[in-house]
Amino acid sequence: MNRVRIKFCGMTRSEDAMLAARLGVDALGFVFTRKSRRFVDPAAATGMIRRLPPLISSVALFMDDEPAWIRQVISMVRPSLLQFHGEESATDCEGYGLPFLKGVPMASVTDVASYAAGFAGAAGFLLDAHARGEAGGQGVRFDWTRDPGLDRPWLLAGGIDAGNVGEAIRLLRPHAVDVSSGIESSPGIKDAGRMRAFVSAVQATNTQ
Ligand SMILES: O=C(O)c1ccccc1N[C@@H]1O[C@H](COP(=O)(O)O)[C@@H](O)[C@H]1O
Repeated sequence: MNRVRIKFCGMTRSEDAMLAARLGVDALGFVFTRKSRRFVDPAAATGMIRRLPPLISSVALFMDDEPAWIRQVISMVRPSLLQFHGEESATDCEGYGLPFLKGVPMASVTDVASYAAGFAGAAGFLLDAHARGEAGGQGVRFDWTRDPGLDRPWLLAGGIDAGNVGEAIRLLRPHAVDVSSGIESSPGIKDAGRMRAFVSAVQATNTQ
């Protein structure tokens, strides 16, 4: 069975990013929408990313942001992937020439496969619990008995932590898990013990 990948999102401190790298996390998310409590300045994110060892993906998260801002962040940060978490169209998402993930607001989307079909160019999808127009990163989960019915890579997000990620993986078998609140002491401030526990819990499912 494939190893479930891990993305830590909402990184704002270099020491957290470096610990994530040592723990073997696959991707780090940096939130560049000012709607978020985890907004990080692009110059600070660039510094964090430059210190990372090779082969860790950096993901730049936006939510209905101005194209000029997105282009400015891309030229400074040079992320591996973009993540769009708002009402962006497929054309919007494809306009930057980078692979992208599209967030799926599970509280508003009943047919996930149809939603995904509208984004043929997406590298993958990020299923999060919130409704359309709401920010993610709220620590809220959706109904994990819902089968998304996707035949493309997708990440499970929303309300996962070390205590429940094992159950989530067994039920849904996502390509990756994406966590923010569940490894924090406060928004944007990651907790070393919670990061370690989360990675251990995911790794335990990879041997089952
Ligand atoms: O994290 C945020 O502040 C955020 C803001 C706007 C859109 C998306 C956001 N976060 C994404 O939501 C998931 C789930 O977060 P949580 O674990 O429930 O707190 C997070 O990983 C981001 O991809």
